[in-house]
Amino acid sequence: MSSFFSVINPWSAEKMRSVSEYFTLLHPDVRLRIGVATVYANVARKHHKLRFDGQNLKNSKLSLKYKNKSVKKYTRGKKDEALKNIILSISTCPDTYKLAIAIGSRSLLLHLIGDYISAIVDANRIFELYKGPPNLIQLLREEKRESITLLNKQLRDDEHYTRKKYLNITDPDEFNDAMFLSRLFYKKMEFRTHETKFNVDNWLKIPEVFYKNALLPNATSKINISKDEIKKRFIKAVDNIETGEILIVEKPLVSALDPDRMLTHCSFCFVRCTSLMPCKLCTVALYCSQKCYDKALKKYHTTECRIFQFTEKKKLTVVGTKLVALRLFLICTDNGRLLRDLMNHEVYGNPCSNKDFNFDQPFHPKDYFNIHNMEDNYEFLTKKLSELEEFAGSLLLKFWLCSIVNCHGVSEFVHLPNKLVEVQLGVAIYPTLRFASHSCNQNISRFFHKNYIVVRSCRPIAAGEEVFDNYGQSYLTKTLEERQEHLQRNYFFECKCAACEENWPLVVDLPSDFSKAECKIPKEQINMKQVEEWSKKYHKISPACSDEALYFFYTYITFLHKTFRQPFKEHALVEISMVFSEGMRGNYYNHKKEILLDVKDYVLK
Ligand SMILES: C[S@@+](CC[C@H](N)C(=O)[O-])C[C@H]1O[C@@H](n2cnc3c(N)ncnc32)[C@H](O)[C@@H]1O
Repeated sequence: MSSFFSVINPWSAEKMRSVSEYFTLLHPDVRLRIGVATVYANVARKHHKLRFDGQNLKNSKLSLKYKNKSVKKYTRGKKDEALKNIILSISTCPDTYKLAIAIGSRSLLLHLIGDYISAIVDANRIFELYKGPPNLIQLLREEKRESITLLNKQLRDDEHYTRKKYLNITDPDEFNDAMFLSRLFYKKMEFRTHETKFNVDNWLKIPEVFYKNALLPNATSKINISKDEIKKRFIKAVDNIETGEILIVEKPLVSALDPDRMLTHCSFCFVRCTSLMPCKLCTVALYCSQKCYDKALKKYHTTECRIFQFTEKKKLTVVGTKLVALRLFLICTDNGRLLRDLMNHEVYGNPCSNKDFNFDQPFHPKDYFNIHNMEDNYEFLTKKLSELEEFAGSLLLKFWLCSIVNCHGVSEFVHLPNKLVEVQLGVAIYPTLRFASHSCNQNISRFFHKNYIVVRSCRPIAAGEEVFDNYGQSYLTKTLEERQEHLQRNYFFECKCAACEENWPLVVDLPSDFSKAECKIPKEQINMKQVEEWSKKYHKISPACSDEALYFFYTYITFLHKTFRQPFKEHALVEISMVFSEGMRGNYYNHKKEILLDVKDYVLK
């Protein structure tokens, strides 16, 4: 521990009389991170000598217990519990033969509960990946045939499934896509009462940036990265941006699924999936397909597995931003292999060295530069380090600080029988969006496709204006004091947006009378009749998420912003409807209640 403390010494110098005194004052979270860093330092030291037989985190007895529990739950009619337990049995199973039986059992269970695509995915896995007993294989062949017949019928019955492409698919990975699609459109969408036209393709495709940026590959050419003394780097509009324009579309540099989503979503791409496959070595990660498993292994999971073995024994949970930090570390060091090279690097050998981007050159989202230069808000890791584990510890610590400052929450929309909820799935760092500063009255909206992010303008942004994200502190729902306190504590800045400087009221208290609204143009130029008509139309159609409704929201918001000053209730309400509508179009998941694992949690919220 003592060698590790030398890493934090420069930071604590003014604040503490002795390291131990300071340590007792640390927030438990901070202590944990120091623990994780120390653990990693140990792992780094032993990395090449570490013996790992691949079975340590699996447990035969536990797996069998979950399997029996699954059967019991199913016979009592508790399908969701049955499914949860069979997935737990699969993730803890050490033996490939028994694993084949567990996956085969899940296939039969999925068939019984009507999730045919997932049932076929599992059956295919038994035929191709895991070799189970011949009688199980025979049973699965019959079940697969029946699943295909029933699935085709199900798809034919559904008005959205006229496309042959998703019928009679045999490849497991292709099936995973189809599975996602079929779930999206499984039932009719009752809440879409105002829809006139529905275009499946628009809903499924990840939108693209229209005006390609030659320097920022994931962004529109209408923005760039600028710099100033206070905020350092930030995003600026260099051209006029209309409401609803796509500004950024990108996949995460790195992401971490919440532990309570592990049994329902892919650890790598965050897709919701009932036929998850286990990692061969650990019980912590499950994947929707071999492709995602391979990508995770290549990026970080090869070494992460060994670290989980270590941290589990020490009862340390590495989740959220800490897991993001660990994964950044593993990505940058190629699963730890390049650690020594990195340590000896002229610039990056010091985690706090500050070589910045040249924004006149194309920006490469995957470049190590992009990771190393993330804002961390601490400048205490300036000491030149001499030992590999100290270096590993400080690098890990640096990335953890970066993760806190740069992570975005990732979510999906879930349609429950009578309501729609947004569910948090995990956290991720997005290489371009992470440059955006905060405003309590942000001018962009974010939504997700799996863990891809799509960023749009939510009002007109003029050339020269800054593009503002929101770090979870909107003036609509939080008071000035709450916002300032949160931003200061977590991001170390004082927000100077108009909502803060003028102390705007919360959404419930916003003024709503058009005749008293402050105008941006001479009053006599405003067609108040038109305003009334649009306002009426808005209140009649919202909530809605058809192309027409969204287009109307965009038009109306543009009009409101060009005509009336904020703060005003109509701006806020229409913006909320627009964001909801975009989110719904972007990532819609409709549950069949009986196969939803954690439906009760959502209903209670
Ligand atoms: C996600 S980073 C944004 C990009 C960062 N400015 C950079 O240079 O990489 C978040 C950090 O940016 C700074 N920041 C963000 N919004 C700000 C604001 N409105 N005023 C001052 N600083 C801000 C704070 O230091 C914050 O911790």
